[in-house]
Amino acid sequence: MQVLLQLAQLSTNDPQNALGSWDGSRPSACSWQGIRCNAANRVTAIFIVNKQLDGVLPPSLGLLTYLITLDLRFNKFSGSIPPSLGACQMLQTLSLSGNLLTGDVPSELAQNTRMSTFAVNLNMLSGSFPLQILAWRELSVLWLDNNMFTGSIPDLTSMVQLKILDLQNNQFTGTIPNVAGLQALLDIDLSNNKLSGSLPTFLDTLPKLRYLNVSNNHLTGLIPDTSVFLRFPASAYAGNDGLCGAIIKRDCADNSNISGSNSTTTSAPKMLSKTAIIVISSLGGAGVLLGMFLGVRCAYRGSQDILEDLRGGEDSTLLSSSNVNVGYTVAQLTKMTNGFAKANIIGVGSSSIVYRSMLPGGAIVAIKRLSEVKYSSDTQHAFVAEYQILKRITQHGSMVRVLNCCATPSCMALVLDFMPGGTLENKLYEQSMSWLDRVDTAVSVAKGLVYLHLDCAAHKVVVDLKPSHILIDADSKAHITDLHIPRFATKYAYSQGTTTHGDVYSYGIVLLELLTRKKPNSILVTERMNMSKWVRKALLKPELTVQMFDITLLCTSGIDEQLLQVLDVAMLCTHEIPTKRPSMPDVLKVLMKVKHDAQK
Ligand SMILES: Nc1ncnc2c1ncn2[C@@H]1O[C@H](COP(=O)(O)OP(=O)(O)OP(=O)(O)O)[C@@H](O)[C@H]1O
Repeated sequence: MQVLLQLAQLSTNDPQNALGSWDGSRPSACSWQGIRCNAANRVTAIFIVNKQLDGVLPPSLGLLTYLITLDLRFNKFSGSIPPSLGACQMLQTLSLSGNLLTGDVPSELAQNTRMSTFAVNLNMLSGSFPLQILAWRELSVLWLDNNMFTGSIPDLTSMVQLKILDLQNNQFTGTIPNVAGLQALLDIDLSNNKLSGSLPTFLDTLPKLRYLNVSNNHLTGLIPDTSVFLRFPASAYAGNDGLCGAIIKRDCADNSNISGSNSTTTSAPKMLSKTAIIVISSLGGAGVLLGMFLGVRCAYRGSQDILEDLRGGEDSTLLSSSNVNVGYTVAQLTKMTNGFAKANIIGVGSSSIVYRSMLPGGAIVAIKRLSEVKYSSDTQHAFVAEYQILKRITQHGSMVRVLNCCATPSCMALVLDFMPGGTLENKLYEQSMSWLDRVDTAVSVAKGLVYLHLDCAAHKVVVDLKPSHILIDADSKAHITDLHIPRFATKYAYSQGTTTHGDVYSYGIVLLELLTRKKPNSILVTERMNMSKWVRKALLKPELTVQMFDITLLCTSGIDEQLLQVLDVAMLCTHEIPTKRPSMPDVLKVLMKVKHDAQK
């Protein structure tokens, strides 16, 4: 009990009164919130998750020698991991994710040989790869990601139970670690490090491997054209300038002068000419529009500016975990929304109500409150975990930023950037949008998807892309909203996963909406076919082609070539066979060229 009281005393901050029941006058600590004991009243588990507690972790924790689970995720604990935890030899789960911990992983932890889940991700830990981990033969989950670890990663073949290996967003150097023959291994994420060398062939020896991400390293050489490598999308290998091969559409012969996207500059003209030919030939008989579409040129610049902008020049780096800051209380939100007053409602979704609100400092935000139900603590934890990630990844300039949250038993809400321009749906169908405005929107959304597909691939973010999920800021810039992380999906989130091919399809439909100003649903009702089929059919008949485009675009002079180029991209994006759809970096490159021309 003294140990636990010490932990409570070291925290200067307990805004949620999480330790309210930690009362020294009770005979035993076993009835305290977040404490579990065995039959002999020995503490076996401590759960204090997402309570904003701060302070350091006391060395006396090592006295809890019956401890099996120590779960202190998403607080603000600082200082180092106490070496004394090595004395907790029953420990199986040590979860300190999302705190402000610094220093290295103490060597004393080598004694925790029963460890099965070691999650210290989203901290500021440093030093070399903790070799003591190699002594943990039971280890199944290793989350060291989003820290500042340096040096090489050792041979991990002794960790025969390992299922999840997440080392992304560190500073690891050397080669890809040896994981040959690890029968249980499911996920490997080594992205955003400084690893060099080639892709090892031993990945073939991992029968259960379902996720691999080695993007954004310094890897070189051929990506073998074998089934194990083909199983993963090009984004799994992106950001390694020295890699080549069919999977990433980069010829190894060109490797001496690779700039990251060279292959796509050559594929873009080819990609475009196909639809352009269909359109031109379909228009050929129309007479009316023939002149308008003549002079189509499918020449593309391989502009360096475009290439550099591809990775989302705006804020594409993730924020450091030190920005972790969970949340508002219900009382604060109630005050900020004037008691969730009807007058402040700006929108109602299927499972949420969105309020306009003012922060104490005067900034206007949107508060998205999830529908009222009885939340379980599991739902709450999943919600907070999802929030923590969304907060970081929505810092990109093409996203509606998730700023904060409220996660209490009676209220779950996200605090978002307020978008005064409303939805793209509203702007496109109920107001007017110039061609440049539409192209600008398409570029912004494409940048967001490139960022999600390349830089955030590890999170497998679900984007339900449609005009009502694209919001417009005060400067008319478009931002994607309503992202979800399936791993943490609450009952409010989309439960099914998504694929990059699926996102590309949805993006293609958004392009078609921008070109036609027709809603996919109304086409479904009136034409009894989906939007892309309808457009394909229309392209075969000149009179239908005329009706297909938004009339205001047809009346805008000098944009015929640009219309064709965007139509061409939209057709490719909505290809029936998912693998035939282009990648978002390819798409963005074409759209940026169109934007460049539209601005002239
Ligand atoms: N950040 C924001 N700024 C301004 N308005 C917003 C913001 N977020 C949402 N809205 C408005 O609130 C409405 C409801 O948003 P919400 O995300 O709850 O549902 P939805 O995405 O429209 O529907 P569903 O969740 O059923 O797909 C939106 O259509 C939009 O008009």
